[in-house]
Amino acid sequence: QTQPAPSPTDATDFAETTFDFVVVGGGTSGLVLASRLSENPNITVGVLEAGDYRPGDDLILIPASTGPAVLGANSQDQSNLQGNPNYDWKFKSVPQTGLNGGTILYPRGKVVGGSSAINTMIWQRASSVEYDLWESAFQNPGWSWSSLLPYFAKVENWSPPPIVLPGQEADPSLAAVHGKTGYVNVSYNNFMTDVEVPIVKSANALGIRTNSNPDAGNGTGFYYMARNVNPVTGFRSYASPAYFEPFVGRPNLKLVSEALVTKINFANSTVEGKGLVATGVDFTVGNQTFTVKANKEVILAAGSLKTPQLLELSGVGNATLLKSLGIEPLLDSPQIGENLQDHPVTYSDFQTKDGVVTLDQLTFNETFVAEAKANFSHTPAHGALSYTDAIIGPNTFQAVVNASQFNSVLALLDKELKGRKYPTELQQLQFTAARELFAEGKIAWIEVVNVPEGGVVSVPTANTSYVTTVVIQLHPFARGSVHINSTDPTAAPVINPNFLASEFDTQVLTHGLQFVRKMLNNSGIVAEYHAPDNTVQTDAQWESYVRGHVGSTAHPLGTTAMAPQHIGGVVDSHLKIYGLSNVRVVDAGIFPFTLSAAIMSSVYAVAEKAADIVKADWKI
Ligand SMILES: Cc1cc2nc3c(=O)[nH]c(=O)nc-3n(C[C@H](O)[C@H](O)[C@H](O)COP(=O)(O)OP(=O)(O)OC[C@H]3O[C@@H](n4cnc5c(N)ncnc54)[C@H](O)[C@@H]3O)c2cc1C
Repeated sequence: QTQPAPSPTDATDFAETTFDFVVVGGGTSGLVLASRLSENPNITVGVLEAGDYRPGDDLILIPASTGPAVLGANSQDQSNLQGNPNYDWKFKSVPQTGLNGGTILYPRGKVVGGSSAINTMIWQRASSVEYDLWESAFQNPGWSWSSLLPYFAKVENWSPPPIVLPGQEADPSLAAVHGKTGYVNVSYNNFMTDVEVPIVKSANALGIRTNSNPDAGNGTGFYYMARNVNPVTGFRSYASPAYFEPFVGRPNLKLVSEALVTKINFANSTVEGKGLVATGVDFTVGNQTFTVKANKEVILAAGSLKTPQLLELSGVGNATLLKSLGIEPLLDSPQIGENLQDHPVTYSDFQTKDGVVTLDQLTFNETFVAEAKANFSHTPAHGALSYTDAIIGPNTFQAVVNASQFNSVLALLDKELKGRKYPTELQQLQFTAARELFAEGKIAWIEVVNVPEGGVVSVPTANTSYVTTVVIQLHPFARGSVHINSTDPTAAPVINPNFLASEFDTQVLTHGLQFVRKMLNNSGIVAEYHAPDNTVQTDAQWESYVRGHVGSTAHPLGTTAMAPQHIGGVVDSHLKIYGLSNVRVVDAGIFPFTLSAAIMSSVYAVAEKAADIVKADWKI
């Protein structure tokens, strides 16, 4: 591991500058805004990031170091990235009623690059109809699939897949929807273990197609997963090397790392009707407190769990909550921190037959390790150390259950919806749209991800190989919240995703896991069911297993949703917070509705579009 470089900018110098734009959070979305706005040399941009600046850090860069925190392991093992307090905020949910009181781990990147520095590198788009809902159902002019597509491409420097999966055709339309000149390297694994091909063949035999182009608007089926990895070096390509490191020399762009923003400062505008104007922010570095001024705007990119916290600490949020904590409400905006949506995940693992080679070999086979190291230092890098999850199967629910199972789960959903009271019209519109998408099988609802190693769900036996299979519920009907319960800016926010509060969500995950056993059983690679073991057979046993084995895929969003204010939105279609004239949110919090995909590439695309909106609004 290389030594971290010092902070790029000294905090005292930073605080003495008045910037045009102050960006809170140097993560995935924040660095996109910072680099794009500072393209204009006459515009000054200051970024404040709570985490460390770690260019050239092997733990971030080498894909195999990522580790399993997202799947529920609460690792203190500092040889892994996820769960490591030097890189991860390590939040936890409150106890979840649907999980028998269990809590969920919430890893979040705390480093320059944010969550893009610690995530699992799945580079995925949802189906076009979902982005179209942002414009049609949720009434945000200019936000549709076709308006976002150029921004998905703008982010990418894409290379085509070097291997072909069973059922995959060389599809020229795949290249047509990807970008070649963007800052994030997007590539595909050039190495497979022994499990991927048998699993895809088994899925195909069960009637699930291989999708040769999941990125053009229909993301269903099994497919060869893109990932944000440089195909030459084998290193993670994330927001810092993509959107910050190439531009550190710009005199109009400054970033302070290890700087926690504690408050947005406001003044009342002298212009009638303009309301509150943000003048800048307070931040701390170590024990020292600083104030920095913003001429034009404060741009919030602290992530969907931290942006609501900062707003509430600054007096913007639900006035009743703020008063109860002794914070003077400057703006009553009760939907801030509400509408939290996330993808719950459950998981099982299987011991493989003798001779099936998986990444477990990295833990017990010295020859395999030596070969993996040699392959990784090769140009182009390849092999086990550059591996990220290579195949993924986002499927409609209809594809994984029979007709009678489908009808009974749909009936359960209708019963739940009948008794449901909606806190906002936005939520009612979401649920109406989701019910239709589910019933008509228009989008993926259950995603299967195969991880070719054990040790995630259960304790592995020495010198043994496993496949861990993860099942993700892509459009849960649970809605949660994130709020403060303390005025201390260093305290963690109170996170409640309400996982499995809905019986429908529970049934979807349970059927998904049952399908996975069938699929693995048919693959010819499994020696024995490990977790759950063979004693889990009845529906009741499966449901009980699921309630004890749920985590978060770490895709929280929606907590500052983009929608008209009268239906429950927090920001408008220019991403400005209603009631504040110059504060925008650009992080995953603005997504009004969850997506049937991992969300990072959408976060980047939204941030690229946001940068163009800001530039157009200021004519810069
Ligand atoms: C463990 C994990 C695995 C994931 N796997 C995938 C995946 O495989 N594929 C995928 O598509 N998505 C994945 N995601 C989700 C994806 O990475 C995030 O949704 C996305 O990166 C969020 O971007 P953001 O800009 O909203 O927030 P972030 O990238 O998290 O940026 C927020 C930044 O703000 C900083 N910050 C917060 N509060 C303050 C403050 N008060 N002052 C200063 N700085 C502050 C944080 O330290 C952080 O750097 C994963 C996420 C995690 C955590």
